[in-house]
Amino acid sequence: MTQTRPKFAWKGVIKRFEGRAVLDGLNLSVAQGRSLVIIGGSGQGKSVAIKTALGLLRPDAGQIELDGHSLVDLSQGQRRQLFSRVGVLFQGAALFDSLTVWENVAFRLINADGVPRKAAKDRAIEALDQVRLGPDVAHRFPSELSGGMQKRAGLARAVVGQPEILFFDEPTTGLDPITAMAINQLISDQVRRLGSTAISITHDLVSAQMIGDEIAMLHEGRIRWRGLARDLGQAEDPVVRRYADAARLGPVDLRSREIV
Ligand SMILES: Nc1ncnc2c1ncn2[C@@H]1O[C@H](COP(=O)(O)OP(=O)(O)OP(=O)(O)O)[C@@H](O)[C@H]1O
Repeated sequence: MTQTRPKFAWKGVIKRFEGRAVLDGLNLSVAQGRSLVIIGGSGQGKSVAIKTALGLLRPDAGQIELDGHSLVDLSQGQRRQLFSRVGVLFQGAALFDSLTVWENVAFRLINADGVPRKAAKDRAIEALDQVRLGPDVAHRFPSELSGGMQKRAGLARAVVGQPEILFFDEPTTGLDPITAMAINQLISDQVRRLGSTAISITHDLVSAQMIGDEIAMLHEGRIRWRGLARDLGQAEDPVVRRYADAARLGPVDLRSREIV
């Protein structure tokens, strides 16, 4: 059987804080064009995993690979070059307050890719249109937008460079369920349109199943379960079951809940 090289992989990644291994030999990969969502309870290491992927934290051991090339030990310049192929939607959208929405979306095009301002503005307005934000929004400042609109603008910024790989950090946190659903749909549409590989972290199982082809559950620093998004409901692993049951809507009998 031929094995294709993953687009992105964590290989035996260990990350310790104060002697405690938050990532304890993380092995996880995603194939080109697939959307992988990492779920897991609070404090299980999802943010640490994504930060190691983005080079914001250095693993104590193990490798992180993009197209088979190690990302650990890259120089700043090499990392910057490689990351021109990557788009990120940060949890709080992370827009610059002092720039207008279009300037935020076009920031990397102008400042890193050398695209002339007028062309970058046209591309930003096109990307905003992709996430259903009209040209009137382009000239506003982030503080003039709702949380959902800021997320859309953040998504436009993530996709404007047509990245090969997209990271989504808790994309629906802080949004009401209807806005969250709209963001999930936009993410799903954009990932499909670009044919990008996507890696997301979330607590939200509805979001995970909407945006993921595959789901991996991180527990105690390792992958506890991995499977197709549609199979999550049938997973037999007790930790996955407990997590999925707790997320289910409806009356909850707290007496039967083990505190984890
Ligand atoms: N810079 C740091 N210094 C010390 N400990 C850290 C640091 N970053 C994360 N940790 C610890 O690592 C553990 C995992 O944190 P992480 O933020 O990755 O969890 P998470 O799964 O994303 O949780 P949540 O869903 O609540 O955001 C936590 O115990 C956290 O306190």
